[in-house]
Amino acid sequence: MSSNESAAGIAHVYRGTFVHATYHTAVEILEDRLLGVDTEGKIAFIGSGKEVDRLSQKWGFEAFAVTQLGQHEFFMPGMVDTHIHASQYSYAGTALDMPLLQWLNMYTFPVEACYKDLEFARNVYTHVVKRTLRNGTTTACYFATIHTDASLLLGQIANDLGQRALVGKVCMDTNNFIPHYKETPDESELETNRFIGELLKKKYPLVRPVVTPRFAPSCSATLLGHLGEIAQNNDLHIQSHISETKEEVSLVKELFPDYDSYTDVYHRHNLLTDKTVMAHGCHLTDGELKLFRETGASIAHCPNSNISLCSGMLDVRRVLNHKVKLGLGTDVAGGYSPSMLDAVRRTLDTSKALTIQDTQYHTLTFEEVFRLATLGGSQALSLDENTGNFEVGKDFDALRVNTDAAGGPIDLINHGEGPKVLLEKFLNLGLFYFPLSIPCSGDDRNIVEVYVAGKRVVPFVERP
Ligand SMILES: Nc1nc2[nH]cnc2c(=O)[nH]1
Ligand SMILES: [Zn+2]
Repeated sequence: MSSNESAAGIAHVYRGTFVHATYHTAVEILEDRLLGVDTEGKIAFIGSGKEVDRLSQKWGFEAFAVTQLGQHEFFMPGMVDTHIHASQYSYAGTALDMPLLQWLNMYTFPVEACYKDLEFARNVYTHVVKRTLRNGTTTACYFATIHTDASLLLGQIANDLGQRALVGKVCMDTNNFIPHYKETPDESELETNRFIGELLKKKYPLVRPVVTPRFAPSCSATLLGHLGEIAQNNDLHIQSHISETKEEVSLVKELFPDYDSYTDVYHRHNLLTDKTVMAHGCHLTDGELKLFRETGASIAHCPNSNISLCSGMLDVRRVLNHKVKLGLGTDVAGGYSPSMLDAVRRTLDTSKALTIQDTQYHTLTFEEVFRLATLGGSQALSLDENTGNFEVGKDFDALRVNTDAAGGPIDLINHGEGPKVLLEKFLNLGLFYFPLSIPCSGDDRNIVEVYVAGKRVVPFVERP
C-alpha cells in the first residue's frame, strides 16, 4: 500500500465521467473511471472503468455493487461559497436599491438584530443550509450575527445537514445607526472566545469557527487587536470585508488616518494570514494586493453583490496575476442569489463587462471560472488538503449532474455533446435539485445528488 492509499474499507464505488480542476489544469475530464470512496468518506482510488475486475479484487468490493452514471451524467466537485451571510437569507432577493453603507443601516442591521430570537434563527438557518446544499454548495464560509448562541445554532444545523462550514460570530463595536446592534470590545472578545470554545467542544467533523470582524468601519482598533490575538493564539480562520466601495475606502482613511491603507489596518492587527479570506476587494491597489500575496490572504469575489449594490467590478485577472488566492462567493443578501452557479455566471459577466471597456482585456474562460468555484474556493479557505477536487486522499465532496433531466433547461440537440460541452451547458443553463417529496418526472433540475465527505446529503432524508 502506498502512502496515500486508504487503510479503511471501501464504502461506495462509482463508474462514469468525472470532471474537476487540478493545480495545473482548469478542467480535467476523466472518462470511464471508477472512483472508490472509503468508509471515512475519502477518495480511496481512481482507476479505469475497464479495470473493474482487477480493482474490485484489489480493493475488495463486488463489481455488481458499482453505481453506474448515465450517458449524460457526470460528477464534479462540490462548489465552495467563500462568502455568504446566513443571517441575511431572510431578505435575499429584495432591498437592493441603495449603496452599501446606507443598505447596511436601512436593511441589514435591523434584520440581524432579530437573531437574538433563537427560533427565528433556527428557521432561517435551516432554510439557508438546505438551500445552499441543494444548489451544490458543499462548503460554505458563513457570517452569522453578533449573537453567540444563534451562531452556535448555525454550526449545529450545518453539522446536522452535513455541510462543510466555517461559521463566524460577527464582531462589531461601532454602529451609529442602530446602537443596540453592537457590542463593547470586551464583550466581543469574551463572546468570541465563548463561541470558539463551545463550537470546538462539539467536535463537529466538518464545521469550524472563523474569527469575524465585520469590517474596519464597524470595529475599533482595540477590537481588531483582540480578534487578531484570538485568531493567532488558536490558529483560526479569519474573514471580513475589504474595499468593497469607494465610499467605504474613504471612510476607512478617515477612521484610521495613521495606517498606510485599508489592508494595512487589518495587517497591523494580525488579521492577514494564510487562513484569512476578505470579501470583495474591488478597489485594492497594487501595493495592497502585494500584501495579500505576501501574507497568503485570499479574496472572495462576490460579483452578484458587487453589481447589485453598485459597489464596483473586481478585476479578477489582475488579482490572479498578482498570485493572490481567489474564490467565489454569493454574499447573500448583497448578492440576491444563494446559488454558486449564479456566482459562476456573474463572474463571467463581470469579466466580459471589463472586456467591453477594454477590448485588450484577457477575459476569464468558463474553465477558469469552474476552477475558481471549486478548487480555487478550497484554496482561498485553506481547505484544499481536504476538498476541492477528486484527488486520492481528499474527502469525496461531489455533485452528480444530469444534463438530460426530463423537461430540464438543457437541450442536448445532437446528443453527441462531449463532457466538456455538457459541463459548459450545465454551468450556464443548469438548475439545482428539487426535494424528492415532489415527483421527479418532468423535473427540470440537474444537480440530482450532493455528497459531502462521502455521505449523500441531497436528496434530504426526512426524519420521521
Ligand atoms: N456586502 C456586504 N458588505 C458588508 N460590509 C460590512 N458588512 C457587510 C455586509 O453585511 N454585506
Ligand atoms: Zn459580505
